[in-house]
Amino acid sequence: MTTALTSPDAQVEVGRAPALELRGVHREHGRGANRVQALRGVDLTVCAGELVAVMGPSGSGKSTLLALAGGLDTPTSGEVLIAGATLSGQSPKALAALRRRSLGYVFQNLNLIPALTAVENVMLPRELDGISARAARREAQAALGEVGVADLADRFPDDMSGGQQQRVAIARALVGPRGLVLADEPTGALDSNTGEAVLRVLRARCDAGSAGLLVTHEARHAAWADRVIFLRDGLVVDSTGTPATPESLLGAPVPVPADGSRGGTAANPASDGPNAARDGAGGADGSDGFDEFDEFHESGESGESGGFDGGRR
Ligand SMILES: Nc1ncnc2c1ncn2[C@@H]1O[C@H](COP(=O)(O)OP(=O)(O)OP(=O)(O)O)[C@@H](O)[C@H]1O
Repeated sequence: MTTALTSPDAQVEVGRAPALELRGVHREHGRGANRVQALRGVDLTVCAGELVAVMGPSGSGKSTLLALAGGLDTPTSGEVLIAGATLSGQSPKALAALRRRSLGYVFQNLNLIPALTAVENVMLPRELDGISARAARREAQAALGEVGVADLADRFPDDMSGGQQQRVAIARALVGPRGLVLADEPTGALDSNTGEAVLRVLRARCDAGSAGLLVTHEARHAAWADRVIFLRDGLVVDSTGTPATPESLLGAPVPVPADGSRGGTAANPASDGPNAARDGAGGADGSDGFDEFDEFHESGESGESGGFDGGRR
């Protein structure tokens, strides 16, 4: 697969410079009895060339983390830096320019523009970057090819299936030299083969020098990442480049912030101890939130997937 996404034109200089930094990030929503501490002091650095997966039970703060990383939301306290530039205090215009220049974002809702064809949707960020329409079209066409929908370039979103629209949205996030790609469940509407193909594209993009942050519920998707961080109740409870096990995580105490707060609400209760996830405090969806770890554990024992770093290349 050789297209604009991995061509020298589209490459970001490979190195280990931090593309994204979160420093002591807290995010509270609501007030009084409705106050929710979605994130409670998260530190995270994602370097150029690195793909980091974020996992955790429903309500643990994954989407909040991604929105803050993309400058779509503002921390209650703490700092977010993209390519070394702090987002706090930037004017909306400067923030928009930084986002446009540096970021590709695959949203859970795809946000394709219905009045534009697939190729026009993908061209848009590059035209906003200021490159010629002809060059933008060439890159967009290549990006669509990379995710397997080159033949749909002239279709409008309403004339495509959900999975096809999702691939167009991914092409739009990856087109051009984005230093940081943020993806929130990017494979949700795709069959498993297409989902894997999309992750391969994301992986290739990171190998070419971009940084990636991928929210996923699926262990086999996280297996494409260099590193996985696991959130629970707004805290990073584990960060690993090797397969985690339920035992290793449940045996580790959940860090408590300096103010001693535990976060959560009645709807999203805070866990009360290392076994709380098994006791049912983990997910609003009724799951214990540790299915992912069971999968890791099984795949590590069977050796079939090769764990986090063995299953992808
Ligand atoms: N705008 C908001 N107003 C109030 N509470 C919010 C808001 N956004 C998120 N929350 C709360 O913050 C917590 C974290 O939510 P978030 O969506 O980040 O979790 P998540 O891990 O992405 O969940 P899911 O896997 O279900 O998408 C939840 O308790 C959620 O209800």
